[in-house]
Amino acid sequence: MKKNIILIGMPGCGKTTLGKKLSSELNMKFYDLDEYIEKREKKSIQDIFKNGEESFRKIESEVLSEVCNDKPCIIATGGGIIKKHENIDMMKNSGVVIFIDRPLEKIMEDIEIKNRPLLKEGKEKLKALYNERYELYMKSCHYRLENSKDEKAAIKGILEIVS
Ligand SMILES: Nc1ncnc2c1ncn2[C@@H]1O[C@H](COP(=O)(O)OP(=O)(O)O)[C@@H](O)[C@H]1O
Ligand SMILES: O=C(O)C1=C[C@@H](OP(=O)(O)O)[C@@H](O)[C@H](O)C1
Ligand SMILES: [Mg+2]
Repeated sequence: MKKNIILIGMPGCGKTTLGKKLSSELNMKFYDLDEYIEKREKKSIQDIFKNGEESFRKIESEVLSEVCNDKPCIIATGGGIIKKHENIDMMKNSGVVIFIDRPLEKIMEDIEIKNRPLLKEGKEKLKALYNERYELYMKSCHYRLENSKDEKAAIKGILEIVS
């Protein structure tokens, strides 16, 4: 059976945007983990975070397991998916994991912080998250895609990786 295509990377690197486009390009089922969580829990990500980050992380792992088993699909993860080793193993075993590496300056230009509880104090938090997580993203992926041009170039890059 064909493998899943799993996108990881910083908030604002383009996982959701590129995952959606890729799914119509490849005619494959698409899951955005955050959207899926909101539907399943009937709550916004912000409201789930109000019970603490750990309760969000628990739901996130459960949902990752559900969608990884629905092969083959495209999965846009949330930026913190690499914080649990069990998640990294699940992703690596069920598909091709691609780290969408977008320069921080570009992320800063576009990112909408209002639905991202971890950035509620401002975009500056992104720099610390980037430094904290970069090595984890590298360890968790099969491929790293430099996303420093437009969306079209990024889609082309992903298609080259998965073809
Ligand atoms: N090359 C690019 N790749 C992906 N997104 C881009 C690119 N250039 C601009 N954008 C914009 O950046 C934002 C990425 O946000 P989003 O897809 O929600 O990221 P994520 O799901 O990784 O947090 C969108 O507003 C998108 O239109
Ligand atoms: O980086 C993180 O820890 C998070 C990223 C978010 O997803 P995006 O990467 O789509 O912003 C969302 O899952 C949640 O707010 C936590
Ligand atoms: Mg997203």
